[in-house]
Amino acid sequence: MHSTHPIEALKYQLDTLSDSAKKGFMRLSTPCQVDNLMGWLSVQSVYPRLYWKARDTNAVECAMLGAIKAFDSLAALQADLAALAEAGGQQPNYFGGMAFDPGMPGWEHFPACHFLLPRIELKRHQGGATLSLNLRFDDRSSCAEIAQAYACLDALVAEQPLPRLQPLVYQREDRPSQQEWAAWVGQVTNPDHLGHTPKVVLSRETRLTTSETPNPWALLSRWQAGAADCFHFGIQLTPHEAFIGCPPEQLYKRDGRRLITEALAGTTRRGRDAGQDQAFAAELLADKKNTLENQCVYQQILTQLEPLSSQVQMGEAHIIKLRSLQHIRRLIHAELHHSVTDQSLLSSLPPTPAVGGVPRESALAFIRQHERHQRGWYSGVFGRISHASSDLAVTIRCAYIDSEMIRLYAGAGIVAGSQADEEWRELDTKIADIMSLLGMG
Ligand SMILES: C=C(O[C@H]1C=CC=C(C(=O)O)[C@@H]1O)C(=O)O
Ligand SMILES: [Mg+2]
Repeated sequence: MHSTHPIEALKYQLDTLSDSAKKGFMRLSTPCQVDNLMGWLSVQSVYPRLYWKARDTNAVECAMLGAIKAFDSLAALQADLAALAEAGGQQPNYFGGMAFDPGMPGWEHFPACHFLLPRIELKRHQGGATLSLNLRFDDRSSCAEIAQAYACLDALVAEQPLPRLQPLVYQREDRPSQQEWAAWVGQVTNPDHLGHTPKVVLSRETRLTTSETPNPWALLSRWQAGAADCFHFGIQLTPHEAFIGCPPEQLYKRDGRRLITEALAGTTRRGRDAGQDQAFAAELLADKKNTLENQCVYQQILTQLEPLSSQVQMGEAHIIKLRSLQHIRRLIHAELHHSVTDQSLLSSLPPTPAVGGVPRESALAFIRQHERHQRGWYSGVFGRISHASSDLAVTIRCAYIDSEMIRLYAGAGIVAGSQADEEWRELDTKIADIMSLLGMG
């Protein structure tokens, strides 16, 4: 990015703000040029650093820096959003996420719920790129706010090319081991257990210990290039930790009162050629175990949406094809009741049975009792929330990277008919994309 021009333009707008404009939330924007948003993000010294691109074709790509305000509860976030909406004027986007299980200890610097209103937003859309400076005047002195905004603009540096990814030399350790996994699958598929808990999504943490972990933005940039029909996200709350991923699963997308969600569960590999690929897809759609995995998800989503919405409609089961995998998906549309907020949706929908199980509480009890790795934000939520619309992904197909280790996560829905070794192979296929990137120069 040519940093001087747009930054000077924003400073000028800041200098010439009238006192009467200094209220509520305000976004100052200027066009700019940028080559690679992650190359820009990766060289900044301001934290937190966030990246978000929704799954839709032509989705706006967003890189965010700094936080004007942060929220560690959905209630606090919703209160802020409602207060600004009530006041009228420009409305902000909040970005952030949630852990899989707020009732369990998570990753050290990742609160159970954390959304923020960023100080800087760099967006790339079809027409070009825009650099924005966000300001907030209602709950602080305007002098202090302007001084902080200036300091943040002064700290911005010009984009640089991302470092090359080097082939990684690492030691791999899976938690649980394949043997423990087989024992858990045996317990979940025991008819007595299935009688009260038809589905549990069990997960594995794959730890890759290495002398130097890769630049997370260089990794995400390569990963997203092969993950077209996925969400792309990254978050660094502190300098030495990053959580990145390319999830294919939408928690929900809300446009006003209109809601779209989906049941994504049931998995097979891609074929060697088009014929085999189609054969695998047809087998998947006809397969009893995989159909049951998907059915558990949509039934629970439909039940949860019932008190929140009207005109709930579900589409046909179809296949989505990713780089290494195919999944069964059903889209669900609903019209939300007027009282329903993002807080209500986020208190009700996650964790969906694509990552938790059915019934939720007994599946969670099994997971809490058996899984010894911390899921943290894996199989949680990440995305964007605003008054007008929201877009959130379920954080699967992700990596948590610190200075010593890359942790990869994968889960598989265990239902009647699940075989331990097949489900173990499904875990490996789910991390195949990122493993191939780590093995490449
Ligand atoms: C829990 C994960 O995937 C879920 C989403 C799609 C298919 C799934 C399955 O077939 O088991 C899982 O429910 C994961 O990738 O970590
Ligand atoms: Mg499965």
